[in-house]
Amino acid sequence: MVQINKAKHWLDLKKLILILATLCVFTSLLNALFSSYQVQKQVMVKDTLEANRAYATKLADVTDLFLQSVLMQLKASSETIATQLDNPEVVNKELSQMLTRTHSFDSIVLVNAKGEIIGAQPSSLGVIGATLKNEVETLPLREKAPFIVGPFVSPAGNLMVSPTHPMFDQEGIFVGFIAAGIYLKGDNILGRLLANHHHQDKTYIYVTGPNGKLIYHHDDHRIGQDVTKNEVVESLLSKTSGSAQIVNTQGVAMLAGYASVPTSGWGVVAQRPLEVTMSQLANTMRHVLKTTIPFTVFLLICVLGLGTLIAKPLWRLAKLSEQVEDGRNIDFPHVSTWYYEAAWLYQAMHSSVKNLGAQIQRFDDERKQDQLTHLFNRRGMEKWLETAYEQQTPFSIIALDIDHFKHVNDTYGHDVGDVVIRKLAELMRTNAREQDHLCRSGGEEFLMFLPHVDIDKADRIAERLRACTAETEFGEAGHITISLGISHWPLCSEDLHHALKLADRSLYQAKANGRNRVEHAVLANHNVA
Ligand SMILES: Nc1nc2c(ncn2[C@@H]2O[C@H](COP(=O)(O)OP(=O)(O)OP(=O)(O)O)[C@@H](O)[C@H]2O)c(=O)[nH]1
Repeated sequence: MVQINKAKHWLDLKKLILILATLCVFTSLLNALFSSYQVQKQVMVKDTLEANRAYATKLADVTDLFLQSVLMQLKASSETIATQLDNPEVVNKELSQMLTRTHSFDSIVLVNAKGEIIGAQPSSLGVIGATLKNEVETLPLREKAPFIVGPFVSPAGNLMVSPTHPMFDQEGIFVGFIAAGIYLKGDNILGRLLANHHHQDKTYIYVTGPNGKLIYHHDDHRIGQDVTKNEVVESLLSKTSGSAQIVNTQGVAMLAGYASVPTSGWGVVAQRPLEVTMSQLANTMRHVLKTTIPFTVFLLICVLGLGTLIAKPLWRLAKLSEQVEDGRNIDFPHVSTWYYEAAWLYQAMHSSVKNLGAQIQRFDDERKQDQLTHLFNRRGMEKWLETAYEQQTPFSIIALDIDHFKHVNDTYGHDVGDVVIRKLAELMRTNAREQDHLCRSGGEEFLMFLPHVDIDKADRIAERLRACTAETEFGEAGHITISLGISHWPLCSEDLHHALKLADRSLYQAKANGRNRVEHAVLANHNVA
């Protein structure tokens, strides 16, 4: 029989179901969370990029309109004062009115065709009489067209950008230009304009000039800084708009939307740290997890319940087969099998165990049986005596032995002797009742146990058997005789073995008294029925 090592098989079906169910449920949960995380991440990144692109476009439009309006104002003023440049009073009045009327810029200067500043407001600038020298400042003299200069540091020492408009006299000759100054540091018109469009969620904006330098940034210290290495600024320099996930010059991952300002060639960037979007996503995922947990627990309970339901019949069958393996007595109980495979297993086990039981019974019977006569052997006799003793069943004992059987064997041979033994067994059967227990206790010695038969009746039965034997023809051996000894348990002796011995002694007595006769032991106890 195959031995199963329990130590090696520490997993049983119940544990297996528990592990599998937990694995399945948690893998599904993780899978769902992971997929949901990926989808949410894509959606949030895409939405943020789109929102920032729209925001940057809106600010670029606002800035463009603002610059166009400044240029229009400059144009109007330039037409007024182009013919009166030699009249400082008119010039100063016009410049002063422009500055106070519009609030669209921080300073205004008038430059003649030689590059000399001939008028300036506020007068505190102290730049009248100065001549523009550097490349950037002198651009309008060469371009002779509406133009936005900068960023650059003005002769008064201010970092600024400057919308400019050329002036022509009545003959159309270029006579100079008028320039508005928009300061970039400290509180300035550009900052106020852009800050008005407040945006939430840690999104911030910055504006770059046509040369890739910062002209607006919420961190004042960074204004003027070169950010051309930024991927988005590179795109803006080529005047494109759009959105991108980038790493900025500070090494921070950003979701940026960008748009260019056509009038000035500036670029507006609205961006938000990727980390902020991700932390929102983490909050969303925590919420998803919270709402998923009760369902997951419910699912786990359902799967475990169903798993246990499936495992139960198999588990009980396994326990039953363990008992069969142990050789324990099995009263094969009913196992409720609610599905096809378990029902078949139960059926197969049930019939195997039944067959096994019948086989064991057969072997057991054979072990208790004498093969020549099919009477009980000594083992069978002992079993019967045990039961009778346990149940306190009184019985008579007849011990019998073939007379001079050696002679039969010696004369006719052993096989004829066997025939005689078998024939005598048959006679014993025909002279006994069904409940009597007949044994072949040795070679040609026999015992008959007659439950609830008193010694007198046993005497008569023994006598009948003796006479019947003496009259019977035993084939080749002819006629034989038997001697019989009788005792009773517990009437002759309460000791079972002693009662047996008394039957034996009576048999020897019969032999001694001439054979072919019946002798019985003396009753010792008359009170037992
Ligand atoms: N044929 C056959 N003979 C057996 C068997 N068992 C025992 N015997 C023989 O039975 C004979 C018994 O002989 P003994 O014990 O001397 O007794 P007996 O010749 O019957 O003489 P008494 O019992 O004194 O009348 C022996 O010859 C055994 O060989 C058996 O199974 N078959």
